[in-house]
Amino acid sequence: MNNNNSKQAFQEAQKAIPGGVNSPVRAFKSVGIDPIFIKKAKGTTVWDIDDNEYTDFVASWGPLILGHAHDDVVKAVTDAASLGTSYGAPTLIETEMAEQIVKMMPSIEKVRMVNSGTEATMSAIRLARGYTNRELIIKFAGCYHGHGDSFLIKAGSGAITLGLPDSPGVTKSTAKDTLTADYNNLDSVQELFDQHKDEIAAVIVEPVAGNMGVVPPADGFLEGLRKMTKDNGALLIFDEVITGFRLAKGGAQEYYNVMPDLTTLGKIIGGGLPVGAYGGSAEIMDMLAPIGPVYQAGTLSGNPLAMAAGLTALKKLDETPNAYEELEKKAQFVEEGLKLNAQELGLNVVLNRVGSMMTAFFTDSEQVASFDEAMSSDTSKYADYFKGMVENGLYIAPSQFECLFISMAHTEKDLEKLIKGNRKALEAIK
Ligand SMILES: Cc1ncc(COP(=O)(O)O)c(C=O)c1O
Ligand SMILES: N[C@H](C=O)CCC(=O)O
Repeated sequence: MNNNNSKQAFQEAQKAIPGGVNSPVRAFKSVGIDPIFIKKAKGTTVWDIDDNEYTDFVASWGPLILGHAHDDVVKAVTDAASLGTSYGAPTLIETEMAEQIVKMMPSIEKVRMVNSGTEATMSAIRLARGYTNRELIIKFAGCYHGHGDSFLIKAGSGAITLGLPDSPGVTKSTAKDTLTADYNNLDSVQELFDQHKDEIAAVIVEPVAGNMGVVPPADGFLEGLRKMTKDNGALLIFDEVITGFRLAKGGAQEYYNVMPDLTTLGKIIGGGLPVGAYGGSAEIMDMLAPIGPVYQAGTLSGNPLAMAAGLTALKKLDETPNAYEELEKKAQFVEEGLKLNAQELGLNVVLNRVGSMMTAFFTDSEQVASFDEAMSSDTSKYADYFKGMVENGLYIAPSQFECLFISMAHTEKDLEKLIKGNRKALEAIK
């Protein structure tokens, strides 16, 4: 495989961009090769600048549930762009977007649009603090909620991939307001509530952890968090930046039938453009300025191009019959294929899947139900596996601690290619 153009582009990029990338996970650092520079994408195929072709299972880290450059999304964005790219004033499409989200997400009565998942989570905890008049939050080790200061404490995703779960630059006084508990361990949460009575504003959780690799919530975990937060006067925040509109029309809250007080959204909601959102009951959301005292703003929030792309994507998901059943079938087919490959080759792989998000952990552990079990994975084995996948024309996350995403655009042929390529990549590292 010729990667000369990508290699050269990376050298050039590093002169002007820190590490050559605008988000650390893109640097392929933990898999020991230079990143692939992408030229274009359509459907489930991406092409790099050396003209290598890959079937994509990264989906821009989740947003592209309809596949790349979906015709309807492209048309909506180009039509919107021809009318102007930003006005800094209200538009009709923002209300339409808000109404669509309210229709699909069971616990949301009102929603505020922002520009990224990071902004959504930062704003949600400010609102939770303003609403409860308390300062502390609880997050879970290995969960990632974007790069806001309060969340770079035992953070997942690129932060664990690069061994930087607690970032310099986060002040001690900010860090002390974030308490960490263990995912799938309700006792660890109860202990914090006991130690900090009437001080905890909110518990924020990825309802399905995706940023330590996929770790599903144990039976009763989300229900337990719901009860515990209620009993202690704290808010429950579901960070559905990945799971929103991916697991069901109504996200993880619908999938597990547990209703949070606040929900943060991103990725799919932007149809591939930069968007985030947070929402909840009217009572809580109306604490926001201009009608309430909690301030949050954004020059480009509700941007017409992003609204056009996102609304098109959401409507497609809402209106496609059996969209989620189809995703489930495809993902189940992949799960079975990947499990069988590992089993037949005698390799220790734990495959975790919820709906169309999954992770194959290279670990001797019998299960991966906790952050510690996820961290027991052999990341150098994953790196070798990743290289094999790329050589077989398969683009997957360059980290053990991320998700593989199935989209509505994936065909049977794509999925068979994934299973066959996985077999070859596993054979090579056996
Ligand atoms: C669960 C979760 N929350 C928040 C974020 C932050 O979103 P963004 O990268 O759009 O800032 C991400 C991904 O990055 C995420 O996976
Ligand atoms: N795991 C992150 C989001 O879900 C990856 C995206 C990024 O940080 O660039």
